[in-house]
Formats: sequence, C-alpha cells, structure tokens
Amino acid sequence: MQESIPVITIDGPSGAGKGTIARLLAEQLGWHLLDSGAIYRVLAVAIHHHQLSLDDEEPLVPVAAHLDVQFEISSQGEAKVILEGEDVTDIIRTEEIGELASKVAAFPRVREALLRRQRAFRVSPGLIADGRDMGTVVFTNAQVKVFLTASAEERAQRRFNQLKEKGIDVNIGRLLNDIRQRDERDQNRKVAPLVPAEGALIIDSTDISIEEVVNEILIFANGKLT
Ligand SMILES: Nc1ncnc2c1ncn2[C@@H]1O[C@H](COP(=O)(O)OP(=O)(O)O)[C@@H](O)[C@H]1O
Ligand SMILES: Nc1ccn([C@@H]2O[C@H](COP(=O)(O)OP(=O)(O)O)[C@@H](O)[C@H]2O)c(=O)n1
Repeated sequence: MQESIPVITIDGPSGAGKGTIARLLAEQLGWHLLDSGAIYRVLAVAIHHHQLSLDDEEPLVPVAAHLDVQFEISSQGEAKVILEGEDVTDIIRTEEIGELASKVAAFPRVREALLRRQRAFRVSPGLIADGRDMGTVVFTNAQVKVFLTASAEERAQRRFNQLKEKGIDVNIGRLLNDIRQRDERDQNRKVAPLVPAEGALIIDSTDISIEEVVNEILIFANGKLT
C-alpha cells in the first residue's frame, strides 16, 4: 500500500537548505526525490507563457491540473525540467519566477489541483519530499517530518553566493527584502501556510554545516523508520 512507503518531509523557508539536504538524503538512502517548489515554479512559468492574470484564480486551476511537466535526467546526468516540451531548468530558478510561484501558491484550488501529482511521487523504496506543506498537508502520515530554517540574513547570503556562482549579479539588500516578503506571504496565506508539522524535528541551520544537518536527520529518522 502506498501509505506504508516511507517518506521524509523537509519543509521550511527559502534558502534554508531544503533542496540541498533533500538531494543528499535521497542519494544516501537511494530514495526518490520530490522538489515540490519546482512544480510551483513550473506552474508560474506556464501561467506566464499563457499570459494569465493573477487577479482571478478560476483560469489558473485547469493550467495546474493539466500541467505538462517532466522531470528528466539528461545523457550527461543533469536533472532537467521540461514544460510543454521546452527546457525550463534554468528559467524556473530565477528570483522573478520564485516570487511569481509564491503568489500562485496562495490560491487554494491551485494547490488542490497539484495534490495528486505530488502524492504520486510516493514510490518504493521511499521518498524525500521538500517544500512548504509536505508534512502538514501533502504527506500528513509521513513517518519522518523535518522543519529546516535559518535566519533571513543567512538565507539571503546563501542565495547571493548561489547566484554569484552562476554569474548572476544581484543586490544582497534586495534579496533579503524579497526573502522577507516571500516568508511573509508563505507564512500568512490562508491555505497550507508555512508552519512546522506536528512532531517535526526543527533544525535551525544558521550556524551548522550541511553535513551536520544531514546527520541530525538521519539519526532522527533511524529511530522512526525501524
Ligand atoms: N547548513 C548550511 N550551511 C551553509 N550553506 C548551506 C547550508 N545548507 C544549504 N546551504 C547552501 O545554501 C544554498 C541554498 O540552499 P537550497 O538547498 O537551495 O535551499 P532551499 O531549497 O531551502 O531554498 C545552497 O547554495 C546550499 O549549498
Ligand atoms: N510545497 C510547496 C512548495 C513551494 N511552494 C511555493 O513555491 C515557492 C517556490 O518554492 P521553492 O521551494 O522552489 O523556493 P525556494 O525555497 O527554493 O526559494 C515558495 O515561495 C512557495 O510559495 C509552496 O507553496 N508549497
């Protein structure tokens, strides 16, 4: 039964390290990976392509329900995201699309339309799912739940370094401002707000390394999965 397939959920704000930690855990455990934020980001691109306004939820729901997205691994071993046949791997990672995704994600029926697609990732031998509501809404019966956070300043700095590495020049003050606005929107929306799930292990990664975060989760998970 799908419900008995183990899931580790990792929720938290932007730049806390969710994607990085989820990838490392999936590699170590040999489990599948769900980057739910990528689905919201792809949806934001699709809405932009279809030139739909965010003033009205109604026309957005069918776009979410029929989102033609594929997560592929290229012949060079790189993860690729394909929307309606087009490679959107890089576009979805821009701050503009992150901002748009967070606005789109505030619509209840849009979120509802994406539920089944996300739950379908729960496949044997197990799943690491990262996002904002993985433990609170999508996988409420996950065996292991983690809430990963860090100070807004540290998260802005991490994002800044990440973008700089990609050769993208950004202003750190603006980045911090954007992060705070996105936190505010994600935490205060009516449906699936960003809050720690009941029983979640809360980790503040401001002053701890990626390896330490992974180890803390593995120790916590060990006791829950056996
Ligand atoms: N504990 C940590 N210490 C230092 N840097 C980290 C830590 N966790 C993640 N990072 C770095 O922060 C950046 C943002 O991480 P990412 O996984 O994209 O966050 P999220 O998915 O939560 O938005 C990445 O460059 C990552 O390497
Ligand atoms: N499970 C999820 C995942 C993302 N999202 C939304 O999608 C946006 C982008 O998600 P993301 O995880 O890619 O963002 P980052 O943490 O990488 O900045 C977030 O700001 C959320 O508003 C959501 O509402 N629920």
